[in-house]
Amino acid sequence: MLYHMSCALCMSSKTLLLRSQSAVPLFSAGQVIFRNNPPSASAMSKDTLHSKIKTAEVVTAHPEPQNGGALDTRPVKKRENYISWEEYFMSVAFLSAQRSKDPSSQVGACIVDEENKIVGIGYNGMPTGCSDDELPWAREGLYLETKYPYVVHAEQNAIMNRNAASLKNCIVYVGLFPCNECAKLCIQAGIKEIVFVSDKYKDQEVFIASRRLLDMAGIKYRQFIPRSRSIVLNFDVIDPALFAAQT
Ligand SMILES: Nc1ccn([C@H]2C[C@H](O)[C@@H](COP(=O)(O)O)O2)c(=O)n1
Repeated sequence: MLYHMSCALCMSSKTLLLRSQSAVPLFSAGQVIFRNNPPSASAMSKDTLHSKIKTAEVVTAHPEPQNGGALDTRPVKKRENYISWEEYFMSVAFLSAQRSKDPSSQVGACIVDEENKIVGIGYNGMPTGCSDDELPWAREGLYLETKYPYVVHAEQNAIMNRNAASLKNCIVYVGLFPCNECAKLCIQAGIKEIVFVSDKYKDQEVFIASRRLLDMAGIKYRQFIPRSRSIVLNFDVIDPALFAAQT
C-alpha cells in the first residue's frame, strides 16, 4: 500500500516515494524508477513549476538477459540513471522534511559545501526541550496561539546542526524560499546561494524583505526544476529476496 501526500513523500513498508505531486505509484521489485507523469491540464494551470517539468521518463531495471542465457561478453558499463547532485541534495531536504510535525508545511533544508559534501540538515520544528505536543500548531488566531513565534525553521535548524566550522560559500537546498529571518542567518553564515522548490509566499512582507536582503548581500537564489516529479526509494533494490516472503 502506498500513502500519497501532495508535495511530500509516499511511503510503504518497502518503498519511499519522494514526489512533488501525487502520481501513479511507481515501483516494482528489483527496479529503481525515476519517472515523470505528464501533468493534467488542471494541474498545469495551477502549478507553474510542474508545467516547467519536461515529460520524460527514465526507467532502468536490472536487465534480463536477451540472448537466451549465453555468456554475455559485452563490456559492463556504468549505471546511467543515477540521480544528479542537485536531485540528491534536494531529496535529502525533502526526506528530512518528513520528520516535521508541522501539519501544513513540512520544510527541509540541506546545506552543501564547495566539495558537494553535506554539512547540515534540518527541518521545521519546535525548539529542543519545548514540547511539540504543548505548543500550538495553528496558522491563524491570536499570534501567541499560533506556531509562528515558536517554530524553528528548516534553514535555522540546518545551520545550527552544521558539522563544519564554517558555512562560507555553501549552498542551501530548501523546500520553501527562506523568510527574512532565515535570510539574515544565511547571509551572516556566508552562504553563497539558495536553491528552493516553492516560493508560494513570495508576496508576503517577510519574503519581500528576504529578497531585499539577499539581493543586497549578493546571495544568488534560484528555483530547482526537477527533471522528474518523484524519486522512488525502493528498499527491495538492495536485496529483492528480503521482502520476497511478503509479496
Ligand atoms: N523557508 C521556510 C519557510 C517556512 N518554514 C516553516 C515555518 C512553518 O513551520 C512552516 C510554514 O507554515 P505555513 O505558513 O505554510 O502553515 O514552514 C521553514 O522552515 N522554512
